[in-house]
Amino acid sequence: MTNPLRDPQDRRLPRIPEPCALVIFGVTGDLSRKKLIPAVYDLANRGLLPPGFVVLGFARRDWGDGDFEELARKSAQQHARTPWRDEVWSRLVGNIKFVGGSFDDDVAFDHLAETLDELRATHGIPGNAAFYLSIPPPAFPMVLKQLERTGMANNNVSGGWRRVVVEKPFGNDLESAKALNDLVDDVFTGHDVFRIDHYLGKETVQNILALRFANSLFEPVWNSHYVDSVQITMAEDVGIGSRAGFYDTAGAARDVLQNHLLQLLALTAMEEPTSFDSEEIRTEKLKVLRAITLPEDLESHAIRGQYVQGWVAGQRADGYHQEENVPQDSTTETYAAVQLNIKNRRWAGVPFHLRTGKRMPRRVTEIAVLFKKAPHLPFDAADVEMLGNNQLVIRVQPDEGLMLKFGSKVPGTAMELRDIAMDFQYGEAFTESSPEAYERLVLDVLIGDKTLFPDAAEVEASWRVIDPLEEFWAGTKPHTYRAGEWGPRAADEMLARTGRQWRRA
Ligand SMILES: NC(=O)C1=CN([C@@H]2O[C@H](COP(=O)(O)OP(=O)(O)OC[C@H]3O[C@@H](n4cnc5c(N)ncnc54)[C@H](OP(=O)(O)O)[C@@H]3O)[C@@H](O)[C@H]2O)C=CC1
Ligand SMILES: O=C1O[C@H](COP(=O)(O)O)[C@@H](O)[C@H](O)[C@H]1O
Repeated sequence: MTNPLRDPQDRRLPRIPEPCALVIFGVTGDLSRKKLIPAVYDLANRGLLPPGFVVLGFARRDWGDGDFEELARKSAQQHARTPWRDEVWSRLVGNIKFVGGSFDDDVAFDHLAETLDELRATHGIPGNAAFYLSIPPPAFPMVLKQLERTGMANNNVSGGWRRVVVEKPFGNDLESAKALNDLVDDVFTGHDVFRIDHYLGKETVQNILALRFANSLFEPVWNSHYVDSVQITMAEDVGIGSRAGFYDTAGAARDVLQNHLLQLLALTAMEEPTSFDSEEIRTEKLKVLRAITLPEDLESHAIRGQYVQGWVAGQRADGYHQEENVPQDSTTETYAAVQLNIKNRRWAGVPFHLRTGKRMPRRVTEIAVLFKKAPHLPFDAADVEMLGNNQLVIRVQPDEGLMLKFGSKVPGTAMELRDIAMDFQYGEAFTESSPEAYERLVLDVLIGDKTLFPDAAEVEASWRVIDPLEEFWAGTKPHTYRAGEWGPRAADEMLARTGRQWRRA
């Protein structure tokens, strides 16, 4: 399996997929317009798509290819990361096709299968196709069954590879995730199933492994002897937008804690893999996910909140109950903070504090490793007071980079101490631009590289962490916080009880 990190020779070579088709279900939706179509354009712009590459959009519209081309052009112009180039677009536009229909429409799926077959002849695609399920999660089973019924999922029938990309959330608890895993592995072969967690496609997230395992500096102190605690924050300033239908049935824990935040935790806490082979990395992540335990006293260690009206960045912001299509009595959380423990020798006794929220003061995702204070400090008590914990902060977004915080002498005649920060910023250190997460992940799907995709066991291990939390919260009301605040007071108290506080992210 191709892996750019495994062989330095590989890394320098552009990875170009074999001729293939990308079929996007739900192509008119938010994700497709903002991320997937722009990702395809960016790949084309960077010369990373094979000759004869085709995008087939499927949605319930009475549309021809021209209407779809128009939607695709607008999405690429609005959301692509690379500059607009007419020549790139005119190459791509000849290879954009549309099939209209609903997911329960057999005729439409038969037509889709025929279209794929025809493309083999017209575009020289040897039966290779990836099916991207950018659709509401309840529709996953129906579309999978249609792919099975029509034979589109079958490698042998098509004579090329057939892959499926399943968006998150993968199930809404352990039981439903298992059922979906069974179904998807039944329709496709396990090897051809790509479960998306787009955080793994972010450059800074991939850098966690480089930081930890390409250096000798950090690993010796990366354990309970030196680390006091780890804080993982994913804060968003936005609300739920027009996604109430999905969000109100999910909430913050199912939406992002189960996937993005636990994956960040796994990469931060895992042991060194024996190689950068995708299986080896996933084995190590899985060991961590399975070693996670929840504190017994969930009342004090699992806090959820819901925003009420407030101000974000100087703008008045509605409360969750005022958002479009949210029921007035909704008790869905838009904020969650939990303490997790990891039962292994490296991390015993080190709390991992995870928090996420919508309508927080600003958008920031970071992993902060907070080190224990030195066992002895030969300075005046007043000076020592000025020092916090040493911190290593991996800034996932925005302002991607790393920050190391440590104590230093203030210039002058006295031994006065103060915390200072050493900053590394991607934008300053590298001239290369990072691909957007979905660009990287779509390319990996077309190449067949599964390194950045969680497997069934990881998904299930993550639900084993979330299910007891959901059970504990069921029937309770979330705490409230004002839009523009860093979550409810109870989340601050959770840390304050042990003399800690949330880092000002
Ligand atoms: N949007 C985001 O930021 C993120 C989304 N995701 C996941 O991606 C997936 C898609 O999300 P998103 O794009 O936001 O969802 P949207 O609701 O915006 O889009 C859903 C798409 O599915 C189509 N669709 C729905 N029902 C049917 C049906 N019965 N037959 C045919 N087409 C149908 C819709 O078509 P129509 O226009 O006709 O309704 C639309 O194209 C979800 O699994 C979501 O959880 C994951 C991370 C982030
Ligand atoms: O998966 C999701 O992620 C987005 C945030 O993604 P980011 O890359 O902008 O950090 C979040 O808004 C959404 O609720 C969730 O489904």
